[in-house]
Amino acid sequence: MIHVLVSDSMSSEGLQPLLDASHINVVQKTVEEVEDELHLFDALLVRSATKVTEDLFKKMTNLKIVGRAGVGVDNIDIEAATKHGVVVINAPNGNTISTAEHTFAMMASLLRHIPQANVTVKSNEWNRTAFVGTELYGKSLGIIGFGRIGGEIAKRARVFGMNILVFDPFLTKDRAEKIGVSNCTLDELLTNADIITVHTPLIKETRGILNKETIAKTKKGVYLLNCARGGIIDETGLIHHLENGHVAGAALDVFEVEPPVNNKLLKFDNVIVTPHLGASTKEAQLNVAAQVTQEVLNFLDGKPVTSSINLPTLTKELFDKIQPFYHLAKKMGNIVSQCMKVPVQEVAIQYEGSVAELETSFITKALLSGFLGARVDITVNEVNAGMIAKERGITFSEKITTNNSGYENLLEVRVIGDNQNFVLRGTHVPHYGERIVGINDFNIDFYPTGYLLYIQHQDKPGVIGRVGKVLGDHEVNIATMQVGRKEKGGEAIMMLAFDRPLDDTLTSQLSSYDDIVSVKTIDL
Ligand SMILES: NC(=O)c1ccc[n+]([C@@H]2O[C@H](COP(=O)([O-])OP(=O)(O)OC[C@H]3O[C@@H](n4cnc5c(N)ncnc54)[C@H](O)[C@@H]3O)[C@@H](O)[C@H]2O)c1
Ligand SMILES: O=C(O)[C@H](O)COP(=O)(O)O
Repeated sequence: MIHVLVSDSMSSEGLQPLLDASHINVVQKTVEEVEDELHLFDALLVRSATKVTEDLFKKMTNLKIVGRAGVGVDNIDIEAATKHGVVVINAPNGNTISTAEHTFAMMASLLRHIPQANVTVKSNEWNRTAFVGTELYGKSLGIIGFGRIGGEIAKRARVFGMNILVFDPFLTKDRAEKIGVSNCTLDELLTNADIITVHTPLIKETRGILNKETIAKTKKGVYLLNCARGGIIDETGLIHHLENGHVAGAALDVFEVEPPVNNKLLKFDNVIVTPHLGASTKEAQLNVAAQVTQEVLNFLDGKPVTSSINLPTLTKELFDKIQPFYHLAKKMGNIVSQCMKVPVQEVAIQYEGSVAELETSFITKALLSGFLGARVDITVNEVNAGMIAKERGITFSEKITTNNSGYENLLEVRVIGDNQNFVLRGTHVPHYGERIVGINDFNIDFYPTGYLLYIQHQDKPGVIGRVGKVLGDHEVNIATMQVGRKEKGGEAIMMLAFDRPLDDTLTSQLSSYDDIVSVKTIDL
């Protein structure tokens, strides 16, 4: 049984496929309510309320995936997720329209004083002069962060007859042209906009992008909006400029601390607020819950996820193409690790032929995870392999080569360790499967599966016979056997496969023969 924890409120209709799956047990409770059972859950679904911290990852020892039903993942410690090998996905598109519409509603409300007027009429006041507003028409709207939401706001602003100023250092010329905007500098936006709205993620570079100093550069009487994340507009800076009258008003859906406690901003009549409602529409909630549900189901079924924050994203088509190499790479990493039981400094992977055209970074991570998984006692997968390698001082690299060794596709891994290097080559033959076709300088051809014995020996008469006799004396049946050598009478190798593991006495006996250089067991 797979256990899924849904710790924030989510659309039940969106969650339905998870609720319907007979092999999945869905628990809809907060983290605190299931404190004693956290170790059971395979998947966690959240919105912005649950704080997914390193401490939570430590407690959720079985966790494989976190699904964020929404865009912002600033409530999830992505580094900790990666370290713990947990995939993080989000639902990036599902609430774009809702948030753009909410921002627009806030902007119109702010400039027409609708919330304030609403309160007075309901208190039996009829004060038409106190709420003279400002038109949106003809005003310059500065949009900081021109992604999905920023783009939707621009489309709506144009229909309202507004001029649009955009600041987004990552905005491509193509996208700007398509939407009919041009990028300006932050200073140009600050000095020319009548209304400024922020739509960036909350990251180091955007925290406090509007602060005491930058707000001072804006036009006197500017209106500011934040329907993205608390902290993008520095609250202390905003309060300063509300107090001195430089800012005419602000509309805030998000706060540095949510819910805002003793927050001075709530005391200003010209500040209108909502409780983080940008994504709170029936449509958006259905969209985001359905998106993460499908992604989590795909992931749990071993299919690709398309919106991962800490894994390369793959389409189903690409995933199907990669899969054979993914499995081969994992086995190759594992074989090398078992053959090289010394500290390792470097793992270099080279791709040749058709495999080089695929998403090789994913295959590289699979190889690394196979390699590290055989030598560390924590879960290693494609998510955390790179990080664990770095932590252990192992550098890794990948290279695409135009060499043509005759194979349709070829993966080569070269591992450099203390006084020892190891090279392994593998290929995938359609309809035939994975083959290991080279070890160090030797050509060989074997199927990497089961219990293997790798022997380096002198190419002399009787060595193979002696190995066969020792195995026969121990009643061990040889399933397959391949040999390889470089030159007559020189060094040679054997790879034998068995149906059961070999015991140590047998390998020690084989190692004791003069003509045998080394004996290594490999369990796959
Ligand atoms: N209030 C809500 O309920 C609500 C709902 C949805 C999204 N959001 C928030 O809105 C924000 C934007 O969402 P989105 O879907 O448009 O994301 P997005 O990723 O499509 O867009 C973000 C944009 O910010 C830009 N950006 C990044 N760093 C920047 C910088 N230093 N200066 C200027 N621009 C920068 C990026 O290039 C990108 O274009 C997110 O923080 C999200 O969490 C809030
Ligand atoms: O980043 C988001 O998607 C929004 O802030 C929505 O957050 P919520 O899911 O908590 O409403």
